[in-house]
Formats: sequence, structure tokens, C-alpha cells
Amino acid sequence: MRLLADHTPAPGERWIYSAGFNAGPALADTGRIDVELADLARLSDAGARIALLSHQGSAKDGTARHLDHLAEYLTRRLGRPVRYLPENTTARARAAARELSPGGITLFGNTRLDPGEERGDPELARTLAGLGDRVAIGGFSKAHRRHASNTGLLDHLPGWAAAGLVGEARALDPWAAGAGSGSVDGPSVAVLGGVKPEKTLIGLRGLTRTHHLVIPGGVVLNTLLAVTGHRIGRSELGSDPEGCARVAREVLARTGGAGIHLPRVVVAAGPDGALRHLPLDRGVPDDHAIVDFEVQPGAIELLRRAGRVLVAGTPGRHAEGNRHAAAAVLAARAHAPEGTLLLGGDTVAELPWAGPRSTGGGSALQYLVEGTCAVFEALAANAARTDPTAHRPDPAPAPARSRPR
Ligand SMILES: Nc1ncnc2c1ncn2[C@@H]1O[C@H](COP(=O)(O)OP(=O)(O)O)[C@@H](O)[C@H]1O
Ligand SMILES: O=C(OP(=O)(O)O)[C@H](O)COP(=O)(O)O
Repeated sequence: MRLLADHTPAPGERWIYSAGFNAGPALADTGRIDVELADLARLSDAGARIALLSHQGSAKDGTARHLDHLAEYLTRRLGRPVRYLPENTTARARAAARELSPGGITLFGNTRLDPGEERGDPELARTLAGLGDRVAIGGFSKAHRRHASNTGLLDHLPGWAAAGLVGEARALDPWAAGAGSGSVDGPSVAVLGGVKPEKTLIGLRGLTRTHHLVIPGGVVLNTLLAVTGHRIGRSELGSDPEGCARVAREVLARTGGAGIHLPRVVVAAGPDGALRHLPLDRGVPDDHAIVDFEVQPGAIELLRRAGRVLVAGTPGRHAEGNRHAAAAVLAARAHAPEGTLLLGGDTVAELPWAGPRSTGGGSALQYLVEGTCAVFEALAANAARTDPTAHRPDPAPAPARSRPR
């Protein structure tokens, strides 16, 4: 694939920059934004004109919001104005992209306000492509998605991999199964949690093959308990309960449950929010939901001895104060922060951890398990198919140089 780092931008080039600023409105963790700043500054310094596109939230559950607060943050960090135009498919949006001044950056409307984004709608991709002549693909957190604003744009424009995208993948390489295993002592453990189906569909399926122990939490745990006949009350099963249950059954049939931690005691919240520590074998009452669990002493011991630990998804509803499992895992790793990698937006934002982290949750799991993601395949195909010299920039002078702060 073509790397943006190898490209010398010319003044006037019209870029679409596809980013993954999917961070909560409070910007509790800005890693997904900060990783794109150097490329944005480099393009802008060279006099390129940048139509910045990002996703946030989802049209499926109504969590997609406008991104004005991101424009403010980008303006501050880049030390130059970043305007927000809350649309991206209109004639006005295309005119605004055409009228960008050299070095100018406009953040266009959240791509996830349009349900076509997550469907990978080719018509939406074609319309978005009208915002520029070339596309820089950042946004590692959506690298596993075939959405209009990443792989979709690569169907229409010559594409380059942004440094953030490449850097995130390279940082994961040493964590892939078997990579550098000679230099890592001790067993490997993966903690899977959160709510997204990828934790089960990719994480549970893949990491039970490569890790000595998998500690399921969140929806992964609830699904495993449901398919093994435990009463789980109103526990969360996520957006793909059938798909996750099928994979959980497959994994249990293959492993017989060996190498998978099941707690003896779960923490369940009742209808009034009151928490109860319940022995698993007694089952969770119908009006309760599992929000956390107690990690078994044997697993704590393995975590202490492990050479590498992945944490993908919070094991419990951490933001609401359910921190037993997470606190036990992090305490067992306090002596080895460099051997403990946190993956994913909420995980990185919510867990108090200063060690290595990836901006990708599902994408990082896919990259670790399968060695690639949809955008890398699409970028490689795009490089083989498109001729970037066919797109001639409008001549325009370069602006004064400045650096990201
Ligand atoms: N048992 C549980 N029931 C419901 N939600 C949970 C449970 N455990 C964790 N969660 C929630 O999962 C969210 C993170 O899920 P996810 O998006 O999959 O993680 P990430 O963004 O790190 O990839 C957290 O905000 C947490 O509150
Ligand atoms: O937050 C994200 O991923 P993550 O929850 O797997 O860390 C990405 O922005 C991808 O979002 P999506 O899982 O709604 O496609």
C-alpha cells in the first residue's frame, strides 16, 4: 500500500482525511485524535487542502452526535483554525471543500449520522469522494470495518495509509501470537470484556487458540454463562446475541472449557441498582444483571506470572463503579506495565493504566488474530489499481509553516 509518509504533498492538493475520532464528548482519552495530528499538520504545512471526515457513535442506536467539540480541540492542538461544517453529502459541503484555502482544514459532519456509512453504502461513498481528489486513511479504530468513509472512499480515489494507521499496526506486531516469543517469559493471558460482539466473535474464538488463559468479562462472560445453562437474569448480551452464542458454543466444544476462566462469584445489580455478590451456581435472579465478577486466585497467580497480558474491553461496568475484576487484573500486572496492553476506546479511557495501549478495540483484535484488517487489504488493492498522478492539484501557494502543539 502507499504510505502517506512517503508522499511529499504539493500545495493545493485536495485531500480527504478519513479519521477515527470516536471518543466520548468529554474527550476522556484523546489518543484517537492525537495519533492523526502529525499527518494533518504536515499536509496543512505543505499547503494541501484538507476535508477531514470522522465517525463517532452509531446511527443504529442513535449515539451519533455532531463534532463541533472536536473542531475546537483540533484548532487548539494544531495551532490553526479547524472549521466544523455539520454536513458532508450536500452541494454546500462540496463547495466548502473546493473553496478551502491552502493549508486549510475543515471537519465535515459525522459520517455515522448517515445510516449508509455503517452499511458501506457505495452511493454514500461516491458522494463523500466529491470532497477531495485523494484520500488519506487514518482511523485505526475502524480499520476492521468496510464502511463508506474508509474502504468505500478507496473505491473512488487513490489512497494513502496515514502514519497513525501504520504506527498502530506496527505497535501491535510484537503482541501477535508467536511474535518474539523467545524474548517473552511466562504464560500469556487475555482479558476480554465490554459489549461489542467482536470480543466474542474474534477475541474469544482467536485468543483461546493462542493464549494460555482467557478471562471473559462483559458480554463474553454473559454469553458463555448463557450457553452453559446458567441463569443470567437480565444480563447484557450485546447487539449480536445469536452470533456470539454460536461462537461461544464452538469454542467450548473445541476446548472443553480448558483455558477459559469462569468465576465462582459474580456481582449482579438489581432493579434498584443494589449490588449482590452471588455464587454462580445459584444463578442470577431474573431481575438482576451481571455487572462484574471476582477473579479466581489461580487466575490472579497466572496474571502475575504472565509475560504478556491483553485487556480488550472492561471486564465489568467500570464507569459505574463495578471495578472488582479490573482492579484485580491491573493489581496483578502493576509490576509489569510494559507486558500489559490495553485495547479499545472505552477500555483505554476507563481503566487507570499508564502502560501500552492501542486506539483500536475490535480492529486491534482482528489485526492480532488475523494479521490484517479490511482497510489494509483495500489500501493494497487501491495502490495496485489507481494512478495518483492522474489527479492534478490546483496550483496554490504554500502557507507559513507551523507545528502541532
Ligand atoms: N457485564 C457488563 N454488562 C454491561 N456492560 C458492560 C459489562 N461489562 C462491561 N461493560 C461495558 O462495556 C463498555 C465497553 O465496551 P466496548 O465498546 O466493547 O469496549 P472498547 O471500546 O474498549 O472496545 C464499557 O463502557 C462497560 O461499561
Ligand atoms: O470505538 C470503536 O471500536 P472499539 O469499541 O472496538 O474500540 C471504533 O470507533 C469502531 O466503532 P464500531 O465498533 O461502532 O464500528
